[in-house]
Amino acid sequence: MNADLGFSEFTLLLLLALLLFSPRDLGKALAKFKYYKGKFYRMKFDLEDAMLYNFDKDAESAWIVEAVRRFDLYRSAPKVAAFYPLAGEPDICPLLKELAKEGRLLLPRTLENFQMEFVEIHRMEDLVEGRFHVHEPPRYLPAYQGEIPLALVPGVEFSRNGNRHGHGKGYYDRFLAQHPETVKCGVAFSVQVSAKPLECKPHDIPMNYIVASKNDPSKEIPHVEKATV
Ligand SMILES: Nc1nc2c(c(=O)[nH]1)N(C=O)[C@@H](CNc1ccc(C(=O)N[C@@H](CCC(=O)O)C(=O)O)cc1)CN2
Ligand SMILES: Nc1ncnc2c1ncn2[C@@H]1O[C@H](COP(=O)(O)OP(=O)(O)OP(=O)(O)O)[C@@H](O)[C@H]1O
Repeated sequence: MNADLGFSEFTLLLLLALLLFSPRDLGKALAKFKYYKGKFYRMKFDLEDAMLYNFDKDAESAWIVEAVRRFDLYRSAPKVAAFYPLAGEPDICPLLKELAKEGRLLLPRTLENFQMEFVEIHRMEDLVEGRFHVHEPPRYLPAYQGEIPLALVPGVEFSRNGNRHGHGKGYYDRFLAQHPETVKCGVAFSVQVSAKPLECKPHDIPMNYIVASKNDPSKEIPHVEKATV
């Protein structure tokens, strides 16, 4: 059966509704509909919120830190480009501290025109608050010019096959496009990683690895996973 409503059917229904109900009743029904629609959307957002935020961030962060520590490339890389975590990102500070101590830590500094550069950091206390409340290297330290064998990459959303969406400014896409030699490892909470590929644009740089637990972090051995693209 074709259930589509054409213009004539819609007019007929409207006339019928006007005959059966007074405009006041119709107004009330419409207000009720809007009320329940609003309620439905609030419920949907609450549910999404619960799904997004109701997990043990500390346990997942600890799992991620352990997974990265076991990653061969992390262990052998003379320099690792990492990130100082924002509120919604896994807390990888234990990694930053050990990398700094070993003289292997690179952290990003944002520039004009959505460009970004990395800087060698030996003391976490040197960091200053930059754009978007990110702790970043101070302007007086020089930009790192050498090779970057491994980058731990933050993001808003990833997929298991390696797609990444960030905060929509293109800092990482621009930077990584200039560093094809760098192995890229997306770092995220499991709720940020989808099994389905994300919709991507030609400039989006895919990740080679993803580190995020798939199931219960307390029951899964920490590991970094190769992206499937
Ligand atoms: N930890 C961390 N460091 C990073 C990044 C990152 O994503 N995470 N960046 C990666 O690029 C660069 C900084 N870029 C950023 C760009 C925008 C926002 C941000 O919060 N922007 C909006 C919110 C946008 C949104 O809805 O997602 C804001 O201004 O409120 C944060 C960082 C370099 N350092
Ligand atoms: N290599 C590039 N060269 C020039 N412009 C680029 C490049 N990569 C991305 N852009 C531009 O940057 C803007 C934001 O890109 P996109 O939405 O993919 O950012 P993102 O990856 O979500 O953010 P971020 O990397 O900052 O976390 C887009 O307008 C895009 O055209």
